[in-house]
Amino acid sequence: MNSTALRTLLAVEDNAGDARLLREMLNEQGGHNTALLHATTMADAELLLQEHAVDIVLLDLGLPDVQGLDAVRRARAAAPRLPLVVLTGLDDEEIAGQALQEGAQDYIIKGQIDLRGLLRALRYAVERKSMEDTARELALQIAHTSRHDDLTGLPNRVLLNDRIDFAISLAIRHKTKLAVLFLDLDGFKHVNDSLGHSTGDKLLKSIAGRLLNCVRGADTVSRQGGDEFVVLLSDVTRAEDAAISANKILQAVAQVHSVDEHDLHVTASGGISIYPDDGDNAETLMKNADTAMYQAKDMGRHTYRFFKPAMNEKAVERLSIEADLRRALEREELELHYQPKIDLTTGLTCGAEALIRWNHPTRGWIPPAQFIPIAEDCRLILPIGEWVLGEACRQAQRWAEAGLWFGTMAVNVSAVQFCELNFAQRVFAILSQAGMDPKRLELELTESVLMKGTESTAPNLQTLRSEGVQMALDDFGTGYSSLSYLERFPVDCLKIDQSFIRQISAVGAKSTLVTTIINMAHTLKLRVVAEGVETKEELQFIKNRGCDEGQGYYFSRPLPSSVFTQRLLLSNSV
Ligand SMILES: Nc1nc2c(ncn2[C@@H]2O[C@H](COP(=O)(O)O[C@H]3[C@@H](O)[C@H](n4cnc5c(=O)[nH]c(N)nc54)O[C@@H]3COP(=O)(O)O)[C@@H](O)[C@H]2O)c(=O)[nH]1
Repeated sequence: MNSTALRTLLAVEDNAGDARLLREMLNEQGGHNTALLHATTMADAELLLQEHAVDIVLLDLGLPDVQGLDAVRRARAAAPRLPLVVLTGLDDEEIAGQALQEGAQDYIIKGQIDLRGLLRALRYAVERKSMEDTARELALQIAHTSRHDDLTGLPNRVLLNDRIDFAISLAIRHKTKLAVLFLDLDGFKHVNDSLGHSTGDKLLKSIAGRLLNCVRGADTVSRQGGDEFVVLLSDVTRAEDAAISANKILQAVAQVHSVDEHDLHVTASGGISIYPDDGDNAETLMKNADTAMYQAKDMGRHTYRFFKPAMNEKAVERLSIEADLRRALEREELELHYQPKIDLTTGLTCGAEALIRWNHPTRGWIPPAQFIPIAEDCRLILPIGEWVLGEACRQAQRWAEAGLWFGTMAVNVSAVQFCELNFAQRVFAILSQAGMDPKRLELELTESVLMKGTESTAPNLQTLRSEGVQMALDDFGTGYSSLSYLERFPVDCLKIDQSFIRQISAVGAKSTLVTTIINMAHTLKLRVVAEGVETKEELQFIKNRGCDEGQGYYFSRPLPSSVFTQRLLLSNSV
């Protein structure tokens, strides 16, 4: 036995003879000095345990003030961290076994014990207690790890679910509400990509700290993983309380974070669901808060939205469109229509813009504005965009081979496609398969493509232009309209967004803007196309300002290929 581990033994024994025997045995120990404290009742023992540092307790189960297993329970309550050995009579062995279940480490049968047996029992009890403590500590650690986030130490998804369930049971009892606030950081990926994961991790920890500072002790801040956090606001009386907390939280997150000598700015978007209005269990409340969060993202980020049932319908609709879109290509439900571009000097067709159309088997024609954003989100835009490019090039080549002049074939390219590393190579492969001259192809990019500005943006642009593919900046005026993009990413053509052309008149802000854009583009030697020309007045206006080309319902709506071919046959025969 390790003497340092056993300096003081407390014997709780009311029988004076047994106590004496014990003292004598311990005195026989020789070199090992174990002090013996002696109590004759449990009450005395409890006092001694408070006043002295005791290493092990030896407990008789038949005390004047407590007997049997109750004695074990009281001793364990008074000294939960100490090893406990029970002293029992021969006929009480069954009780002694039960005492082990109650937390005693060993038992000794009175009258059958000698010094060696006593020392062995004490040593065994100390070792067993230490092993039990280690195992309990380990179990606690495992339980903690499985319910907490490694990085921030916040409760994770598992613990949050339990807390929501518990908060629901309290809300039922107290007839109150609770709110689940789902938070997703805006632009966190950019921090990770540009400054590295270690800085990203520190930012997440800083955000966790901010969130904790914004809530009350009864609330729970949890991390779901990645850049997602969920705050459980328990005991909410009105939905407005949740709105106040959400505002406070969004403002706190948006304050600058000083991380690794960087001043980092990040915002969050949030979705709120309320018990019992938006769900009666953790899963539904989380799902609905998540749906509302996506709505907040759509609304422009750094804001929050309360869940509304209509959002669910929208989410279900979105999922259904996504599932159908996956099959649309192979079922040949997609087709291209072509809208002519008109040279405003000659009045002749100088180009065609390919615009995708989806003829859904049950929903009918679905407009691209409805399914392209979904295709972009789930990256289905990659195979779809490739199909569009291939189909447009094959059509252009058919017209060219038929001797029909159509000018250039314009194809819309989404940011997801253009940011692919091998995009330019894919375009060349498609052109070559179709046998089409690259100079006949124009790719329409929006400013968002240039703004995203990944490593591959400039090389893709340069490679394509170097082979003669023309590049047009679509929807000009709706985004940042920054000239610096045009310097960094040179293009051949600007397309003025249709919102500027609509109901334009000689006076007014629109007129000044459009005139400025046309002049600026000409200074930069760019062609200018006015989109969405619907009336003679609009046409007259842009012609007077020297705009090069026009496109819009005034000239023609987008047409199926066969109708467009008829149009080309007519114009080519003139
Ligand atoms: N990545 C891809 N995006 C595509 C593709 N095909 C279309 N789109 C994009 O979807 C948006 C909506 O397109 P669509 O419904 O086809 O509308 C186009 C025209 O029909 C419409 N238009 C043209 N003239 C007029 C007009 O006089 N009035 C009026 N109200 N609408 C008009 O404008 C759309 C043309 O848009 P743009 O591309 O900006 O020239 C749209 O953003 C498409 O880009 C695809 O294959 N891939």
